[in-house]
Amino acid sequence: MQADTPTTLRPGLRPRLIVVMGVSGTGKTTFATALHEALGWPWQDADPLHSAASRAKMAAGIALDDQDRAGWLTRCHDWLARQAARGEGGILACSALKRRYRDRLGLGLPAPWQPIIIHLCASPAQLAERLTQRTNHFMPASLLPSQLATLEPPQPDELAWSFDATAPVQATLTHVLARLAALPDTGQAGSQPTPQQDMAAWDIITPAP
Ligand SMILES: Nc1ncnc2c1ncn2[C@@H]1O[C@H](COP(=O)(O)OP(=O)(O)O)[C@@H](O)[C@H]1O
Ligand SMILES: O=C(O)[C@H](O)[C@@H](O)[C@H](O)[C@H](O)COP(=O)(O)O
Repeated sequence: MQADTPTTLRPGLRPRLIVVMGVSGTGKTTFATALHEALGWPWQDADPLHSAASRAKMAAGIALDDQDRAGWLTRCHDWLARQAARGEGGILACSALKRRYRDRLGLGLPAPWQPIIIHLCASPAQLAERLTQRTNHFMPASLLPSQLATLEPPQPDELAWSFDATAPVQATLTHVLARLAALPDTGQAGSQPTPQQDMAAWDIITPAP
């Protein structure tokens, strides 16, 4: 989609790393693409970074475990690290279901490049409906319960914003761009944005359409 983003927001935004997280079907790919189109920062879907064996496992309806995800998280981390080293910023659409997975993604990155987490949330019923309708994807709807059971939502000390994944993409995009513009500049080494900014970790933002 082509995002209708006020161009005035872009010059003030220094490149950052963003991880769009959530269980299958929350709209990570959709939203990461929209962010990429609005900001111009490169984006990467984490799905192709899974091993062929992991993709086959999920396609067969078997949930991944920590061991399956270890190499994948390393590849996701390495993509983020590369984008930081290039100074380009980057947007990663990655389920990042557990706290330690998200910590792995940011491991060793300098403070100004610690990823901002955008967590997309929806009810199990809404997600089940979406996944049942999505036909061109290896991930079966039958894995939704295990995804939800594995999910550890962001905690207060994480730099994370949670959004209602059923809000229109454009509304969430506008909200996220405004939040990014309001972040303190963390260009100097040692300074870091405040986790959660002005909200509790469990607050879910529902942007007005
Ligand atoms: N904000 C939204 N409102 C309605 N449908 C959406 C929204 N975001 C994504 N979708 C739809 O939900 C389905 C899953 O989206 P997708 O981006 O593939 O999710 P994920 O990458 O998290 O699995 C797709 O059919 C997509 O078009
Ligand atoms: O760690 C996992 O179990 C996977 O990353 C999983 O969370 C992800 O959902 C699938 O890769 C399907 O991809 P979509 O999230 O795009 O449906």
